[in-house]
Amino acid sequence: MGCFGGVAAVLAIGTANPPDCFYQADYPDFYFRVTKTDPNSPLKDKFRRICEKSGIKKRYMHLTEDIINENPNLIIYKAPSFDARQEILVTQVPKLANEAALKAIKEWGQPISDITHLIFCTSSGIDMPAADHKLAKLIGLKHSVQRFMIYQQGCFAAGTALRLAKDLAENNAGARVLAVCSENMVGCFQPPSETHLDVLVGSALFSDGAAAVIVGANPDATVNERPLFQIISAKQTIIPDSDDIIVAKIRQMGMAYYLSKKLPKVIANNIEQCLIETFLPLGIDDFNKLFYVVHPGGPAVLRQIEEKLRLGKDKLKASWHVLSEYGNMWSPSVLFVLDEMRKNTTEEGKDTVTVTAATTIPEGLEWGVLLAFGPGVTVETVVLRSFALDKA
Ligand SMILES: CC(=O)CC(=O)SCCNC(=O)CCNC(=O)[C@H](O)C(C)(C)COP(=O)(O)OP(=O)(O)OC[C@H]1O[C@@H](n2cnc3c(N)ncnc32)[C@H](O)[C@@H]1OP(=O)(O)O
Repeated sequence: MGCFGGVAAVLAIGTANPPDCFYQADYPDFYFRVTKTDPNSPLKDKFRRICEKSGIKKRYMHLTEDIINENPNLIIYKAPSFDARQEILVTQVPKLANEAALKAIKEWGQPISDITHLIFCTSSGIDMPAADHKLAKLIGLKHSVQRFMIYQQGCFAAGTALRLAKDLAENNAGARVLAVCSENMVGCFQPPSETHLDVLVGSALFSDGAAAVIVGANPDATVNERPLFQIISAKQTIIPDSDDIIVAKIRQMGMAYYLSKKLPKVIANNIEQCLIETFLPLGIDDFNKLFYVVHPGGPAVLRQIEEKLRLGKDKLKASWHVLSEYGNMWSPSVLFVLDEMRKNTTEEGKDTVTVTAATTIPEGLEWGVLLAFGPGVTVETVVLRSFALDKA
């Protein structure tokens, strides 16, 4: 399967969501009804305002009214409910991961036995053997697959997974890495609370999803392996003095999360430095010359990044689209954006890119960046190169 020493590339992408779709316009009524909260409370107006400003049209979630009714402690703030949440998460998180992984494997088109490494990321539930072990069994991966479980890293975990996948693919001849992120909001669902307003923000933004990629170096054209994006470099940074900006505590009440109002500014104010450190050595100082795959954390985060980097209109189009159609799914979100980016380029490419140039070049741009951020505040900066056919 190819020689040793090539640059790792994403070879396929798959995504999945639970079947139940929640329209944002209806969600305030749903949320206050199922949590049995006073519909005349001023909290409901505040929640409606947040939903209206969320940039989200619809989201998908496993947590239905029936499940809430079966687990009454889920709607009592601070009531012990950890066991009930765990029971759901340890089954549903690998299940959705399996759906996404099978789609990625189908697109990749190679035998499942060719997968040598598995990376699994989730912040939804925790168990032993872990979700990676369950997923390996569901897919039918060989027993010698080399597994890595990345728990509780929040929304930046897909960047961590790509960073690790790159190292594995470039340093193990013939490696084919399946990296999967899967999240389910049963772990953090809380009723509205006067004393914990962060819950209103999360309840308006968060949703379930899973995404999988296959990563490998030296794609084998003889079996139709096709690189989508090369992973040129990947690095992680902690933003100084930002420990309290995104915090999540696993407690008997499930996950209690805290989102500072400073979050969008703290991220935006530090992104430019990450880009300067990453791209100046590559000779790129005009950040409008990059394509962007940014975690859709919330509309204020995307807006502030656009402003701070002085990005042209539509540079973050793929992130805004994923936010609108799926919400903030934590770790898989940024891989949904990557999937959206390559779908756009394939479609737009029909009109704008000639056959001899790459059909996967987004906006006709060769260099791009994937930015994922989460607790820490931690930023993962992954440099991507769109793959021209003539580079194959
Ligand atoms: C999980 C991970 O690891 C990584 C993550 O992705 S964490 C999630 C990251 N995202 C966020 O924290 C959300 C960032 N914020 C936003 O996108 C937007 O501010 C928002 C959608 C919440 C509101 O939109 P906006 O355009 O800023 O409207 P704005 O009028 O300022 O705020 C609406 C209301 O939300 C409230 N609000 C905003 N941020 C808040 C916060 N962090 N906590 C509590 N309330 C908040 C405001 O006080 C305001 O309340 P009133 O209407 O009563 O005045």
